Amino acid sequence: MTQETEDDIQLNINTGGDNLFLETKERRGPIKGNRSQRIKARRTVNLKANRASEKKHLEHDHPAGSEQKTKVISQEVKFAEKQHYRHTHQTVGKTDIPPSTGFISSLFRNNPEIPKMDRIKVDTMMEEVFSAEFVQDLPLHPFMISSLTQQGFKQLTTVQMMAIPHLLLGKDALIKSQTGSGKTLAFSIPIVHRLQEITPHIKRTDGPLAVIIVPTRELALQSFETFQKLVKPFSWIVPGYLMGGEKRKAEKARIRKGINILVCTPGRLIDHIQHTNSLALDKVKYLVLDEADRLLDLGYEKDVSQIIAALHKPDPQEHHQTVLISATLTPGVERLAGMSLQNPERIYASPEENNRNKKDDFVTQDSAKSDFVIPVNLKQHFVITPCKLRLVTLLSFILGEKKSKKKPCKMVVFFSTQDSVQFHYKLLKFLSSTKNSNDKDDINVDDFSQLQIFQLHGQMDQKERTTEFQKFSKTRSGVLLCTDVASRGLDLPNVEWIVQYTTLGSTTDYIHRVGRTARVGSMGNALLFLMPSETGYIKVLNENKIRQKKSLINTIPYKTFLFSFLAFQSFVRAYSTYPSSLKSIFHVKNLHLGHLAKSFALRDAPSHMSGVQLKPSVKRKIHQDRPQAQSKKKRMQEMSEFSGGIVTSSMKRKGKKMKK
Ligand SMILES: Nc1ncnc2c1ncn2[C@@H]1O[C@H](COP(=O)(O)OP(=O)(O)OP(=O)(O)O)[C@@H](O)[C@H]1O
Repeated sequence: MTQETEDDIQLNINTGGDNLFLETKERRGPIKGNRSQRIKARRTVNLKANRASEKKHLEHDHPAGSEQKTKVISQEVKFAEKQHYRHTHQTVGKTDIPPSTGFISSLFRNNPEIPKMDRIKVDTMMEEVFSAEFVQDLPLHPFMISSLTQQGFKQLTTVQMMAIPHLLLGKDALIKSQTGSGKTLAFSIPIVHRLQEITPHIKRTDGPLAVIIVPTRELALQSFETFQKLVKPFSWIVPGYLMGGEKRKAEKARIRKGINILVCTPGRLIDHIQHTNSLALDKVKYLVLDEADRLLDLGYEKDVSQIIAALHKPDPQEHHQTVLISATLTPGVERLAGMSLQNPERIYASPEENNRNKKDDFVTQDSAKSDFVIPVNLKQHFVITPCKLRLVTLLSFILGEKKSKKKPCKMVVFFSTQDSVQFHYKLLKFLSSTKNSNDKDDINVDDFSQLQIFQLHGQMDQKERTTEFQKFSKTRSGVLLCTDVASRGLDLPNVEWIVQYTTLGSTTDYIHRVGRTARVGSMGNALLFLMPSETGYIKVLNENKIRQKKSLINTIPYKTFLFSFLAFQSFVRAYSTYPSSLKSIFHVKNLHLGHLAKSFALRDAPSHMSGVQLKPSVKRKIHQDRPQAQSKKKRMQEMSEFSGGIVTSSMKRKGKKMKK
């Protein structure tokens, strides 16, 4: 990102008069009358010009039209040409341009205005990530403490400090805390500790004693890995996973051998409950519903209810401990809590929420609205891009981040569909594998080389998904393009930027997506792409206590933009100076000014290039940014591109004359 501002947004370069130029009468053109008459006249002119152009195309396609018809059309074409000539002549000013036969595409003429946005004052809710307590203060087995310390977990996060003591007592709990606050360890440490306490030691053949339900396959793998690390000092405890996409037969064999801590996705567990005889759930002591909000969003409510029913024991003495975890509380999560928890302890890591919700004890749609907690170290931005500039803006953002960072940078870009991910993946992969230039100063596809690109979406088979996920987790630098499969619960280390190329709309989704960065107290950034028609979404986020900064992504740096304006202007002038013998080939009338503008990274053709003055501030800026005037001697040395750099006596004489 090149710049950040609260007041301005500029994408590509808008050469509109409002930004750069002083208003002049000349600009208005010769159409006379009051304002409404002038507007009407202009509309008629445009309409006729467009009709004429369309008819001309028709005529081209159907040359067998009547003579009469051809005459009418040719008159209209002439009229359109005349108008176009007038327009071009006025706009390019001093350049003598004959009538154009071109048609100016609305793609380049129409740039939607960025509407003014109503912003609401936002008091964001804060949650301290780390508590003042340490792992060694917990009443855990010494081997577990030393294992945790060795893995780098010394200080407890707030949610761990609050939840672990309750869970060690065997109470049901509803745990809510911000994304990336260490909720997985908050429920897995007590489970492993209590399982290792059982004497005599539990055996594989005891089957599942703990069941962890997670919404996605990647999350199942991630939680399984966490348990694997935790049970290292207690080799007799066996964790395992069951998830969609894996071979059922192999899973059945693993179940038969024995799994004590079973991490699974709901659909696959239901499948095994119904079809695998060796799966006995009667000894289950712990049930965890992780990412409860996501389980519901993905439509697993029925599956989860079936699992709860399958685990239900009629004797209340035998009730297993149930823990429900979520980063957001919704009425749906409350419903699930009501269904599965008995006298739960409500553990909310944010003090403000702790006070409020403990009094209310039930989350309604309205109270859920204000429950969103954003990590303190997350910087949120949004950018408004006209639809046609979305791709170029995305690419220049990725490139800008890659170039501006000396250190490696990891980024996740969210798309709304699998097809979108695949298209952008193929495109970036192509750019990153293409090498065609040795010129270090050029901005070209070389800048994409060495950019590692990854993708993650539901159309990939499980093996590919796992490999890609693990590769991105381990890499130090790269861009992951994905759908929402990666939005919840995934712990992707050191991600610096989360880009939402399309938003899903719900604030919960927004929170989970941006929560893939700024984890456990680290720094992170999020960028939301919006089109001008979507700016109302900012207000929706503001109402949910989410505040972002407007951002500026220039597809080229600001300094270059001033030069691009001048370059456009002189290009048109130069183009009009071809000798008359070549005019049939090189003629200004053949230039599509809108397209030409794009080739200089301008949003529009600077339509008021002559006869107007640049605003003094812009003039000053251009002057400052131009290369410093060279000494005449040096200029003369460099005047000819064939110069050998030797100053001849004639040059010296010329220099002296010039001085005089
Ligand atoms: N006490 C701790 N000290 C340092 N790092 C920790 C601590 N506890 C957990 N972590 C690390 O923090 C990261 C995030 O943890 P985790 O995935 O459990 O967060 P979460 O709250 O479940 O996030 P989400 O809501 O996105 O699922 C993990 O890499 C984990 O290893």
